[in-house]
Amino acid sequence: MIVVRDLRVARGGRTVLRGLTFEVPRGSVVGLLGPSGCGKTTLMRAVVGVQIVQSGTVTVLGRPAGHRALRHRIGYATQRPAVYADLTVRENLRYFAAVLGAPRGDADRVLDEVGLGGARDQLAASLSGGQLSRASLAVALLGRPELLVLDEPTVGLDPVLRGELWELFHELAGRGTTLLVSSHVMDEAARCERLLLMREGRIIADDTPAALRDRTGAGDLEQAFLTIIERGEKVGRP
Ligand SMILES: Nc1ncnc2c1ncn2[C@@H]1O[C@H](COP(=O)(O)OP(=O)(O)OP(=O)(O)O)[C@@H](O)[C@H]1O
Repeated sequence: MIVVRDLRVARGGRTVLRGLTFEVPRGSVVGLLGPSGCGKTTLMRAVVGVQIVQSGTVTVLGRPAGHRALRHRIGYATQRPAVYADLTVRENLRYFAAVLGAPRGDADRVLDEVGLGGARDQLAASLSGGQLSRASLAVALLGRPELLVLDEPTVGLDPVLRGELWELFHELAGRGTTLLVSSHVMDEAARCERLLLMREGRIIADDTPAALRDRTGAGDLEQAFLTIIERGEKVGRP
């Protein structure tokens, strides 16, 4: 689904991504984890094709990232709410469905999927932070994209809602959707099939949660990541 080779990106004169190489298989939930500022959002922007890159290649579904043929095949939810404050939740979704060429009925489907059905007639301006991020997620789900790139979709949500959203992610993956999901919450890492651990613009681990725990002998993923950082090694696929 995604093939990245030696990707380098500079932002504001600083090198932010320092030669990343990895692949994301189709139909999987891949977690992108790392401390604030390590480059997760920049990498997601490169995958979606809205980031100017210095060198390297990003290929999505066999085409260069940003290719217009990919536009309807990728859903992207940024950390910032992507809805209009003066429209209701449903009006927003209907508007974006029309822009994307998605069926009109898709608006209600995606609102139910993210658990916002009860707030559909509320103005977006009156939503809580967690509801707003779910509204953005709903926009990303319109048109049933093959790849979902979700930047910290569960920030500000209580554990029950977070659990429900992760169930939805796995349900989507079960139907063949590929998900690249960033987080800096370690308990979410365990819910991913594969993990990409980033630090300072590099991928320092690329493996399954179980393999990362085995390799480091750590009881949990948080400890596994700390061990990898201490060893200063790169584990997983090259
Ligand atoms: N528009 C910009 N101009 C200059 N530098 C930027 C810009 N956007 C991000 N950066 C820098 O690029 C680096 C990586 O930022 P990025 O947003 O990709 O990190 P992140 O891992 O997603 O962080 P967070 O988890 O806090 O969202 C940071 O050092 C940040 O300060």
